[in-house]
Amino acid sequence: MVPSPLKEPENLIQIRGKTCLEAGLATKRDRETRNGFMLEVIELDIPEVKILRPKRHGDSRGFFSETYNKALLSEAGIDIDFVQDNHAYSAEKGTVRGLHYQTPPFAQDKLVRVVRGAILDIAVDLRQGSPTYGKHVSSVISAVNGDQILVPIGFAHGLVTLEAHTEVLYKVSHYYAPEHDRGIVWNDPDLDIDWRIPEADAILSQKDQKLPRLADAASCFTYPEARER
Ligand SMILES: Cc1cn([C@H]2C[C@H](O)[C@@H](COP(=O)(O)OP(=O)(O)O[C@H]3O[C@@H](C)C(=O)[C@@H](O)[C@H]3O)O2)c(=O)[nH]c1=O
Repeated sequence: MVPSPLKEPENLIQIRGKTCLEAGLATKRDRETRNGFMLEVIELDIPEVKILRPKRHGDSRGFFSETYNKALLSEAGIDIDFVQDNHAYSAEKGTVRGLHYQTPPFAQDKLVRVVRGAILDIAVDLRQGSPTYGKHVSSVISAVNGDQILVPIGFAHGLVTLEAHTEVLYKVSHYYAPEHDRGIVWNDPDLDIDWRIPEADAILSQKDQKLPRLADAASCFTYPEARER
């Protein structure tokens, strides 16, 4: 079934913060768009983590959407040089991937979207000195709502699939560097993340089951400047 472009995003009430318009950041191209925004940018409770909501042009066939437009992101103050696209398919509902990050100088910004199914996406603040260190934000990202989540350098990233046969696409700003691949265990009690599934139902890779708790992980990001390039 083609997702309806007219349906309200499922996670609207979870999203807090200001849209570009409310923040007075509406761009020239935003204003020129007859039917509203080409791209809405919404800050979550940790404002460096953002929801990007590209416009869906609906018609009788379905919809058309620019899922990535470098100039529009730049106008919204997001200047990231993405170098790799990833595609992850999860067969089962309750598949947990995370919480992952790469250490500097291979740290990655991630721009995540879903083309089939749905996920709860999680970003954990790893920046030493940050007022929200160890805290997290989450948002439902789905094929239906078309939202994207920007998880910047300095955050661990994880997700749980809310439906079977979920496909996640994401852009990253640095190449995969397995020797710099790190993680925090998904169910670290200090993080207190509501994954929306019973712990016993979670499906994890062997690697992810053995990750350390945040308190035992070496810190490698500082606040406010987490990025290294
Ligand atoms: C992440 C990655 C993995 N791989 C390989 C390594 C391995 O053989 C296989 C599966 O890797 P992983 O188990 O690490 O895949 P996965 O658990 O899906 O890891 C991903 O999780 C999400 C939450 C992220 O944020 C990503 O950055 C990434 O860490 O794919 C690449 O070739 N390139 C890549 O960029």
